Amino acid sequence: MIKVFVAGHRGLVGTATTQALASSGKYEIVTRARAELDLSDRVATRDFFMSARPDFVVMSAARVGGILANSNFPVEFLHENLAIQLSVFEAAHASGVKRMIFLGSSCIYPRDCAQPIKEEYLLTGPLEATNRPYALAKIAGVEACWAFNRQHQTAYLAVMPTNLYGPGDNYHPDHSHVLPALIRRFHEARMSSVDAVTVWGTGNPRREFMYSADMGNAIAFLLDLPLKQFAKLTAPDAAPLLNVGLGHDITIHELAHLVSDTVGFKGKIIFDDTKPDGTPRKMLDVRRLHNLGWTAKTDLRTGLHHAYNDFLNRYPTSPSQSVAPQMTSDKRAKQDAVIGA
Ligand SMILES: NC(=O)C1=CN([C@@H]2O[C@H](COP(=O)(O)OP(=O)(O)OC[C@H]3O[C@@H](n4cnc5c(N)ncnc54)[C@H](OP(=O)(O)O)[C@@H]3O)[C@@H](O)[C@H]2O)C=CC1
Ligand SMILES: C[C@H]1O[C@H](OP(=O)(O)OP(=O)(O)OC[C@H]2O[C@@H](n3cnc4c(=O)[nH]c(N)nc43)[C@H](O)[C@@H]2O)[C@@H](O)[C@@H](O)C1=O
Repeated sequence: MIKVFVAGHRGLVGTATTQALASSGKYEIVTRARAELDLSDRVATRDFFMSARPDFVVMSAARVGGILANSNFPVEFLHENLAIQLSVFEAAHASGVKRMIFLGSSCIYPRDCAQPIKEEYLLTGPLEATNRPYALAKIAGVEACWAFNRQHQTAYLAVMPTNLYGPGDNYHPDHSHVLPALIRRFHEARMSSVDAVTVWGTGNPRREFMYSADMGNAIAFLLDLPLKQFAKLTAPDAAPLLNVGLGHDITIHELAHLVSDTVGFKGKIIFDDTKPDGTPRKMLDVRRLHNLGWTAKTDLRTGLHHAYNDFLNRYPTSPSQSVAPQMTSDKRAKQDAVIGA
């Protein structure tokens, strides 16, 4: 059995990745919750790696949030992500990890990038201001993969996922990403018979939304590639960068209507253009991934139904009960406390 450490296994991506890896039957999966191992602690992280000796690592532990969380907590988004990355890369190298998949984000690309965004567009223009600290930490992660591959002949691959959603998402009203935020807002409006829902920004930005199980399957597919193919992706001559997405996007306006339909909300949708739009568009060019033989399977309408069912299963639906942090997992409650929710 191959021993794989999934860092951040309780998160959106970590949960889906653990499920995908477990279903293949090839892996012994090692996990540590943040409460057991704070990956920003370099000594503790090194000790863990030296004793657990994983063959592979999926690096899906990070400080993550939507546009407002990124804007309000730039220090945490920069520092925590840099600190976790420093510890994990050093420890992975010291303990002889054979393959690592580091999760970046499509927001690493320039704000006004040509579309669809090819991997080689990295660092060709200024970043979007609302998430620049997070994007810079992620760019440092890409550079770390490349530097270790060049200097120490490691096989560290940086994948750049598009916007993700799915079971176990963060439904915080202010700090989550748009899709779970809208599921919650439209649901609460329907349950309390409110006749209008406000959506942030102009509704014009375009986003590409991928279901988390597809992301987990993409990671499992990549880890499972034959040695030669994985080595080619992490060869020192080019940045070891791979986009993971669908290659098509929709406007926030269209998303709002889709969520409203899914939830069964019948009222009006209002766009609040005093709130930031963020990047106008960030649709990934996924030809490199398709050429490797992997394509996402879940269309948005289907994924949205699964996500909404997950939301209903996790959270009380009575209008008298608010969908608030006390109903979230320990992790979310802790996260909410940290970010001042
Ligand atoms: N969600 C999205 O739309 C996108 C996500 N990504 C990237 O994918 C990766 C995973 O994101 P996602 O699953 O959504 O994030 P989540 O917030 O759902 O999960 C993050 C996980 O990281 C763990 N974690 C955070 N800080 C630490 C720490 N100091 N020590 C140990 N563990 C820690 C948390 O552990 P615990 O639960 O134990 O507290 C949590 O399980 C991230 O790198 C993110 O940047 C990229 C593009 C889009
Ligand atoms: C994955 C990605 O996620 C973030 O970037 P983002 O794509 O801008 O993410 P978002 O999901 O927060 O917003 C998308 C769009 O949707 C609009 N919007 C409307 N109404 C709500 C709303 O209620 N909540 C939120 N969050 N957004 C809303 C919002 O104004 C924006 O135009 C970064 O963390 C980035 O670093 C990153 O990696």
